[in-house]
Amino acid sequence: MLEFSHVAVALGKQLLSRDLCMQLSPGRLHVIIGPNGTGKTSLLRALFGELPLQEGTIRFNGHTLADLGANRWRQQFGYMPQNNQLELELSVLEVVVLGRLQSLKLRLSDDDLRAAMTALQSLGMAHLADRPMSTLSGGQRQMVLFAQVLLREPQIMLLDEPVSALDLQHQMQLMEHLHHQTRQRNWISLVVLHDLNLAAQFADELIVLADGRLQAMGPPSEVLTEALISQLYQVPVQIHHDAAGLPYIRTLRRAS
Ligand SMILES: Nc1ncnc2c1ncn2[C@@H]1O[C@H](COP(=O)(O)OP(=O)(O)OP(=O)(O)O)[C@@H](O)[C@H]1O
Repeated sequence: MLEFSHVAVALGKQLLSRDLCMQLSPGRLHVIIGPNGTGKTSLLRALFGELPLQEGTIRFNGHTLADLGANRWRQQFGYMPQNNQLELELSVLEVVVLGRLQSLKLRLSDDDLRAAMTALQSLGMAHLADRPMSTLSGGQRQMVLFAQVLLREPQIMLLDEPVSALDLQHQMQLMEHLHHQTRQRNWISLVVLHDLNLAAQFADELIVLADGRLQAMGPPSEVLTEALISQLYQVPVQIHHDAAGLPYIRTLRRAS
Protein backbone atom coordinates (compact mmCIF):
# COMPACT_ATOMS: atom_id res chain seq x y z
CA MET A 1 0.00 0.00 0.00
CA LEU A 2 1.21 3.48 -0.92
CA GLU A 3 -0.13 6.08 1.48
CA PHE A 4 -0.10 9.86 1.17
CA SER A 5 -0.87 11.63 4.40
CA HIS A 6 -1.43 15.41 4.30
CA VAL A 7 1.29 15.80 1.67
CA ALA A 8 2.36 19.27 0.54
CA VAL A 9 4.98 19.74 -2.19
CA ALA A 10 6.86 23.01 -2.65
CA LEU A 11 9.38 24.34 -5.11
CA GLY A 12 11.27 27.12 -3.36
CA LYS A 13 8.54 29.30 -1.90
CA GLN A 14 5.85 28.16 -4.33
CA LEU A 15 3.44 25.60 -2.90
CA LEU A 16 2.60 23.16 -5.74
CA SER A 17 0.25 20.83 -3.90
CA ARG A 18 -1.22 20.67 -0.45
CA ASP A 19 -3.03 18.43 1.99
CA LEU A 20 -3.07 15.38 -0.28
CA CYS A 21 -4.39 12.29 1.44
CA MET A 22 -4.88 9.06 -0.52
CA GLN A 23 -4.15 5.36 -0.52
CA LEU A 24 -3.06 3.47 -3.63
CA SER A 25 -3.33 -0.31 -3.76
CA PRO A 26 -1.23 -2.92 -5.58
CA GLY A 27 -2.67 -4.39 -8.77
CA ARG A 28 -4.54 -1.20 -9.58
CA LEU A 29 -4.05 1.41 -12.26
CA HIS A 30 -4.43 4.97 -10.97
CA VAL A 31 -4.71 7.81 -13.48
CA ILE A 32 -4.06 11.42 -12.50
CA ILE A 33 -5.96 14.03 -14.49
CA GLY A 34 -6.19 17.80 -14.12
CA PRO A 35 -5.49 21.06 -15.94
CA ASN A 36 -2.04 22.20 -17.06
CA GLY A 37 0.22 23.48 -14.31
CA THR A 38 -1.85 21.95 -11.54
CA GLY A 39 0.87 19.87 -9.90
CA LYS A 40 0.66 16.41 -11.51
CA THR A 41 4.32 16.16 -12.54
CA SER A 42 5.43 17.71 -9.26
CA LEU A 43 3.52 15.04 -7.38
CA LEU A 44 5.27 12.23 -9.28
CA ARG A 45 8.63 13.92 -8.74
CA ALA A 46 7.95 14.26 -5.02
CA LEU A 47 6.93 10.60 -4.83
CA PHE A 48 10.16 9.59 -6.59
CA GLY A 49 12.12 11.76 -4.15
CA GLU A 50 13.16 14.48 -6.62
CA LEU A 51 11.21 17.22 -4.83
CA PRO A 52 11.09 17.53 -1.03
CA LEU A 53 7.85 17.30 0.92
CA GLN A 54 6.97 20.54 2.63
CA GLU A 55 4.57 18.72 4.92
CA GLY A 56 3.11 15.28 5.45
CA THR A 57 4.42 11.80 4.71
CA ILE A 58 4.45 9.26 1.90
CA ARG A 59 4.76 5.65 3.02
CA PHE A 60 5.16 2.52 0.93
CA ASN A 61 4.52 -0.66 2.88
CA GLY A 62 5.11 1.35 6.06
CA HIS A 63 8.46 2.89 5.01
CA THR A 64 9.32 6.46 4.06
CA LEU A 65 12.11 7.77 1.86
CA ALA A 66 13.88 8.96 5.02
CA ASP A 67 13.76 5.41 6.47
CA LEU A 68 15.21 3.74 3.39
CA GLY A 69 17.47 6.42 1.90
CA ALA A 70 17.01 7.78 -1.63
CA ASN A 71 18.70 4.87 -3.45
CA ARG A 72 16.71 2.08 -1.83
CA TRP A 73 13.52 4.13 -2.08
CA ARG A 74 13.99 4.72 -5.82
CA GLN A 75 14.82 1.08 -6.54
CA GLN A 76 11.14 0.36 -5.92
CA PHE A 77 10.06 2.57 -8.83
CA GLY A 78 9.89 2.48 -12.57
CA TYR A 79 9.73 6.14 -13.55
CA MET A 80 9.13 7.46 -17.04
CA PRO A 81 9.29 11.26 -16.88
CA GLN A 82 7.59 13.66 -19.28
CA ASN A 83 9.57 15.06 -22.25
CA ASN A 84 12.35 12.59 -22.80
CA GLN A 85 14.41 14.69 -25.17
CA LEU A 86 17.29 12.26 -25.27
CA GLU A 87 19.95 12.79 -27.92
CA LEU A 88 21.58 9.46 -27.16
CA GLU A 89 23.97 7.70 -29.49
CA LEU A 90 23.12 4.44 -27.72
CA SER A 91 21.17 1.85 -29.64
CA VAL A 92 17.57 1.07 -28.75
CA LEU A 93 18.59 -2.28 -27.24
CA GLU A 94 21.23 -0.58 -25.07
CA VAL A 95 18.71 1.99 -23.85
CA VAL A 96 16.26 -0.75 -22.88
CA VAL A 97 18.95 -2.78 -21.08
CA LEU A 98 19.72 0.32 -19.00
CA GLY A 99 16.39 -0.34 -17.31
CA ARG A 100 18.35 -2.95 -15.37
CA LEU A 101 21.12 -0.52 -14.40
CA GLN A 102 20.65 -1.22 -10.68
CA SER A 103 21.36 -4.91 -11.14
CA LEU A 104 23.77 -4.96 -14.11
CA LYS A 105 27.06 -6.69 -13.50
CA LEU A 106 30.34 -5.75 -15.20
CA ARG A 107 29.24 -7.79 -18.20
CA LEU A 108 25.76 -8.02 -19.62
CA SER A 109 24.24 -11.43 -19.19
CA ASP A 110 22.26 -13.29 -21.84
CA ASP A 111 19.30 -12.94 -19.52
CA ASP A 112 19.56 -9.11 -19.57
CA LEU A 113 19.63 -9.07 -23.37
CA ARG A 114 16.83 -11.61 -23.67
CA ALA A 115 14.65 -9.62 -21.27
CA ALA A 116 15.30 -6.41 -23.25
CA MET A 117 14.41 -8.09 -26.55
CA THR A 118 11.29 -9.62 -25.01
CA ALA A 119 10.17 -6.19 -23.77
CA LEU A 120 10.72 -4.71 -27.24
CA GLN A 121 8.93 -7.63 -28.90
CA SER A 122 5.94 -7.33 -26.57
CA LEU A 123 5.51 -3.74 -27.78
CA GLY A 124 6.13 -4.51 -31.45
CA MET A 125 9.42 -2.58 -31.39
CA ALA A 126 11.95 -5.41 -31.88
CA HIS A 127 12.72 -4.29 -35.44
CA LEU A 128 14.23 -1.09 -34.01
CA ALA A 129 16.67 -2.85 -31.65
CA ASP A 130 19.86 -1.87 -33.52
CA ARG A 131 18.83 1.67 -34.43
CA PRO A 132 20.55 4.61 -32.67
CA MET A 133 18.05 6.16 -30.28
CA SER A 134 18.73 9.58 -31.83
CA THR A 135 17.26 8.45 -35.17
CA LEU A 136 13.82 7.49 -33.81
CA SER A 137 10.60 9.45 -34.10
CA GLY A 138 9.04 10.95 -30.95
CA GLY A 139 6.48 8.16 -30.68
CA GLN A 140 9.06 5.41 -31.24
CA ARG A 141 11.21 6.90 -28.47
CA GLN A 142 8.26 6.94 -26.12
CA MET A 143 7.59 3.23 -26.75
CA VAL A 144 11.28 2.36 -26.26
CA LEU A 145 11.42 4.26 -22.97
CA PHE A 146 8.32 2.39 -21.87
CA ALA A 147 10.14 -0.87 -22.69
CA GLN A 148 13.07 0.39 -20.58
CA VAL A 149 10.86 1.08 -17.58
CA LEU A 150 9.22 -2.37 -17.91
CA LEU A 151 12.64 -3.96 -17.56
CA ARG A 152 13.11 -2.48 -14.11
CA GLU A 153 10.47 -4.84 -12.72
CA PRO A 154 9.30 -2.19 -10.25
CA GLN A 155 6.76 -2.32 -7.47
CA ILE A 156 5.48 1.15 -8.27
CA MET A 157 5.16 2.38 -11.84
CA LEU A 158 5.16 6.14 -12.46
CA LEU A 159 4.42 7.30 -16.01
CA ASP A 160 4.12 10.99 -16.82
CA GLU A 161 2.08 11.47 -20.00
CA PRO A 162 3.43 8.26 -21.56
CA VAL A 163 1.17 8.43 -24.62
CA SER A 164 1.60 12.12 -25.51
CA ALA A 165 3.45 11.32 -28.78
CA LEU A 166 1.65 8.09 -29.68
CA ASP A 167 -0.86 7.36 -32.42
CA LEU A 168 -4.12 5.59 -31.53
CA GLN A 169 -2.75 2.09 -32.09
CA HIS A 170 0.28 2.66 -29.88
CA GLN A 171 -1.73 4.48 -27.20
CA MET A 172 -3.96 1.42 -26.88
CA GLN A 173 -1.00 -0.96 -27.02
CA LEU A 174 0.85 0.85 -24.24
CA MET A 175 -2.20 1.24 -22.01
CA GLU A 176 -3.36 -2.36 -22.53
CA HIS A 177 0.12 -3.63 -21.74
CA LEU A 178 0.31 -1.46 -18.64
CA HIS A 179 -3.16 -2.51 -17.50
CA HIS A 180 -2.37 -6.20 -17.99
CA GLN A 181 1.06 -6.03 -16.30
CA THR A 182 -0.32 -4.01 -13.39
CA ARG A 183 -2.70 -6.88 -12.64
CA GLN A 184 -0.21 -9.66 -13.39
CA ARG A 185 2.70 -8.23 -11.42
CA ASN A 186 0.70 -6.50 -8.74
CA TRP A 187 2.21 -3.10 -9.47
CA ILE A 188 0.88 0.12 -8.05
CA SER A 189 0.62 2.11 -11.27
CA LEU A 190 0.27 5.88 -11.30
CA VAL A 191 -0.11 7.50 -14.71
CA VAL A 192 -0.67 11.11 -15.78
CA LEU A 193 -2.97 11.43 -18.79
CA HIS A 194 -4.67 14.38 -20.47
CA ASP A 195 -6.95 12.21 -22.61
CA LEU A 196 -10.01 11.79 -20.40
CA ASN A 197 -11.54 9.08 -22.58
CA LEU A 198 -8.38 6.98 -22.39
CA ALA A 199 -8.31 7.62 -18.64
CA ALA A 200 -11.94 6.50 -18.33
CA GLN A 201 -11.23 3.31 -20.32
CA PHE A 202 -8.24 2.18 -18.27
CA ALA A 203 -8.30 3.72 -14.79
CA ASP A 204 -9.32 1.64 -11.83
CA GLU A 205 -9.08 4.88 -9.86
CA LEU A 206 -9.11 8.41 -11.22
CA ILE A 207 -7.27 11.03 -9.19
CA VAL A 208 -8.41 14.54 -10.02
CA LEU A 209 -6.03 17.37 -9.16
CA ALA A 210 -6.74 21.09 -9.41
CA ASP A 211 -4.63 23.86 -7.94
CA GLY A 212 -2.52 21.23 -6.23
CA ARG A 213 -5.47 19.86 -4.29
CA LEU A 214 -7.23 16.52 -4.55
CA GLN A 215 -10.66 17.31 -6.03
CA ALA A 216 -11.96 13.77 -6.37
CA MET A 217 -10.80 10.15 -6.39
CA GLY A 218 -12.65 7.00 -7.40
CA PRO A 219 -13.77 4.88 -10.35
CA PRO A 220 -14.27 6.85 -13.62
CA SER A 221 -18.01 6.12 -13.69
CA GLU A 222 -18.39 7.90 -10.34
CA VAL A 223 -15.84 10.68 -10.73
CA LEU A 224 -16.43 11.87 -14.29
CA THR A 225 -19.46 14.12 -14.17
CA GLU A 226 -20.34 16.97 -16.54
CA ALA A 227 -20.27 19.41 -13.64
CA LEU A 228 -16.78 18.39 -12.50
CA ILE A 229 -15.19 18.34 -15.97
CA SER A 230 -16.81 21.61 -17.10
CA GLN A 231 -15.68 23.33 -13.94
CA LEU A 232 -12.18 21.80 -14.02
CA TYR A 233 -11.37 22.72 -17.62
CA GLN A 234 -13.81 25.61 -18.19
CA VAL A 235 -15.13 23.85 -21.29
CA PRO A 236 -18.71 22.65 -21.82
CA VAL A 237 -18.93 18.86 -22.15
CA GLN A 238 -21.46 16.09 -22.48
CA ILE A 239 -20.81 12.73 -20.89
CA HIS A 240 -22.29 9.61 -22.48
CA HIS A 241 -21.93 6.00 -21.42
CA ASP A 242 -21.04 2.98 -23.52
CA ALA A 243 -22.66 -0.44 -23.30
CA ALA A 244 -20.34 -1.41 -20.44
CA GLY A 245 -21.34 1.73 -18.51
CA LEU A 246 -17.99 3.46 -19.07
CA PRO A 247 -18.24 7.22 -19.50
CA TYR A 248 -16.98 8.96 -22.61
CA ILE A 249 -16.67 12.68 -22.95
CA ARG A 250 -17.62 14.91 -25.84
CA THR A 251 -16.47 18.50 -25.77
CA LEU A 252 -18.94 21.07 -27.07
CA ARG A 253 -17.97 24.10 -29.13
CA ARG A 254 -19.05 27.37 -27.66
CA ALA A 255 -21.37 29.44 -29.89
CA SER A 256 -19.25 31.97 -31.76
N1 LIG B 1 11.35 24.10 -12.30
C1 LIG B 1 10.31 24.89 -12.01
N2 LIG B 1 10.48 26.18 -11.62
C2 LIG B 1 9.45 26.98 -11.31
N3 LIG B 1 8.16 26.57 -11.34
C3 LIG B 1 7.91 25.33 -11.72
C4 LIG B 1 8.96 24.41 -12.08
N4 LIG B 1 8.40 23.22 -12.40
C5 LIG B 1 7.07 23.40 -12.29
N5 LIG B 1 6.78 24.65 -11.87
C6 LIG B 1 5.43 25.21 -11.61
O1 LIG B 1 4.76 24.34 -10.73
C7 LIG B 1 3.39 24.24 -11.08
C8 LIG B 1 3.02 22.78 -11.25
O2 LIG B 1 3.77 22.26 -12.36
P1 LIG B 1 3.62 20.75 -12.82
O3 LIG B 1 4.63 20.51 -13.89
O4 LIG B 1 3.64 19.87 -11.64
O5 LIG B 1 2.15 20.77 -13.45
P2 LIG B 1 1.39 19.67 -14.32
O6 LIG B 1 0.04 19.51 -13.69
O7 LIG B 1 2.19 18.45 -14.47
O8 LIG B 1 1.26 20.44 -15.71
P3 LIG B 1 1.12 19.94 -17.25
O9 LIG B 1 -0.23 19.28 -17.38
O10 LIG B 1 1.18 21.21 -18.00
O11 LIG B 1 2.28 19.01 -17.55
C9 LIG B 1 3.19 25.07 -12.34
O12 LIG B 1 2.64 26.31 -11.98
C10 LIG B 1 4.59 25.24 -12.88
O13 LIG B 1 4.71 26.47 -13.57
